[in-house]
Amino acid sequence: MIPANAPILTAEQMVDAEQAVFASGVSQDELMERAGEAVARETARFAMGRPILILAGPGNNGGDAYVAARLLQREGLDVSVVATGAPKAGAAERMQALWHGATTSLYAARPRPVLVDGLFGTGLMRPLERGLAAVFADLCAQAEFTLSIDVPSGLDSDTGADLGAPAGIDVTLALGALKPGHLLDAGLERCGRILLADIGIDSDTGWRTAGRPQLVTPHAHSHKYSRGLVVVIEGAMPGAARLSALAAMTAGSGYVVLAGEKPWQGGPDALVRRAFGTSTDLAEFLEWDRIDAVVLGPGLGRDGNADGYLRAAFAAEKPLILDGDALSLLGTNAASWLQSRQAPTWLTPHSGEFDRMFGFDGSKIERTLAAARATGATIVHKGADTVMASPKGAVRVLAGGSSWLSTAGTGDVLAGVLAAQVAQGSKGVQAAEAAAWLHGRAARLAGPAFYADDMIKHISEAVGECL
Ligand SMILES: NC(=O)C1=CN([C@@H]2O[C@H](COP(=O)(O)OP(=O)(O)OC[C@H]3O[C@@H](n4cnc5c(N)ncnc54)[C@H](OP(=O)(O)O)[C@@H]3O)[C@@H](O)[C@H]2O)[C@@H](O)CC1
Ligand SMILES: Nc1ncnc2c1ncn2[C@@H]1O[C@H](COP(=O)(O)OP(=O)(O)O)[C@@H](O)[C@H]1O
Ligand SMILES: [K+]
Repeated sequence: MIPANAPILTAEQMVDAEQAVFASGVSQDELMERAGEAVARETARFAMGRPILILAGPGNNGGDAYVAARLLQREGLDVSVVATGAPKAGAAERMQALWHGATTSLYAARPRPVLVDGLFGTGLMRPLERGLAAVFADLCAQAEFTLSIDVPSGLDSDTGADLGAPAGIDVTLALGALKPGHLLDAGLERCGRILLADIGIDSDTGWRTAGRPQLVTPHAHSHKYSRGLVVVIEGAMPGAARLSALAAMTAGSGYVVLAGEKPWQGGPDALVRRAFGTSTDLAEFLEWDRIDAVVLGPGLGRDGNADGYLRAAFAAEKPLILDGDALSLLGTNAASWLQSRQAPTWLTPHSGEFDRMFGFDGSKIERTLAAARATGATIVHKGADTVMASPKGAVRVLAGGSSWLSTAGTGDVLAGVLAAQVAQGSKGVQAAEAAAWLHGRAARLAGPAFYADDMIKHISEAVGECL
């Protein structure tokens, strides 16, 4: 479980936030005391009287651990500390000096039912040393409950890369803000349930986890054209475009058109079909001023007329959602194609498509932001850790969703839900966040082992939860 609407800060941003707190008159010891209090509170809640083993590393994560040890012992709990080295000068050293209970070395440590991991937090710079990782993993495996302070030790807090973190951590108590590593890559499987402790730092950087959108019921004088008109362009594999079109309908669009050379005639009669002969015909149709959003790419194919359709969609200067094969056609030229566009664009690549289009380094958040800046588009970088970024630097992350989404066609559904949000007037990363949330919720409502068509009927139920 991951908190919704929670701020996300990198290690560097945490240091800046910490400096701002110090500048406001709060001491280093006071901030560490607040962090340790939060750790003690949550640990006591889960320990329910069981003996506790606290691992204290050499940095400030270890300092938090010493504070928690002192406070838990004061509450009458049976606490033992494992010190993995001398704490660094400053608050961590002072907190160690205030701990007067049992302390052992790592290799002499005996497992206890409750384990608190205060080895390393945002300061982890390299993989855990092999012996340390083995003992930590063993203590964790033998504990009945493990809580990690701030970040599981052995997880890169900026990227989620696995630097030796054990499996089996039950709760991670994030201090002040979530870290990218909680949400990305290996972090998704290492943190257990994530809780967020408020320690009084200002954490507003414009990066946060996705939350439930606030949607609106059509107003009294709404009509089909005022509720968003979506055009989905059909290509070589028409099923994909159908999924997008049906998803746009159940996500609240007033009017959805499936446009193709021979548009599919089955399915709901409310879906409007529009036949066109050539890409010039398509370009003319897309000039229609009632169109609010165009989806191109699901099942488009890359041969034949696909390139002409892409050019027609660009020429129309309507809000455009590009997915699947349209992204492959853009390839490494996405930035030059997109920079001249006036109307807004959303690109929805999965990681394979993203890597083929862009060559950026860094965490998934940094790479997605770089792609948004390079193209001027809002990027929805899909996956179990879906990262959405705008050119202006806003970031939303939707992680920990239903892994049953890993089935063909669910991306086409997302493109349709996104088009419905865009057509109804939602902008940039806000539209992406709403679409990703509705999509994730519909998947949950569809339960296990669904296929993409199944989740479409649950989208309107998800919409209903946002009114
Ligand atoms: N900022 C805030 O707002 C607040 C921060 N707080 C807390 O501080 C934490 C960050 O503390 P931190 O910066 O001291 O880093 P931390 O993770 O304890 O470890 C660094 C130490 O480990 C060492 N080291 C690194 N990698 C290693 C390895 N693989 N194997 C072995 N050693 C390794 C490294 O030394 P080095 O060997 O690199 O010289 C250094 O001594 C943060 O997560 C939160 O818990 C709260 O108290 C309050 C608010
Ligand atoms: N393991 C997973 N956990 C959560 N969501 C996932 C997982 N795998 C895929 N998804 C989501 O499912 C959708 C898959 O999209 P995509 O890869 O484009 O598939 P397709 O092209 O078949 O439609 C995306 O929204 C993605 O975020
Ligand atoms: K930790």
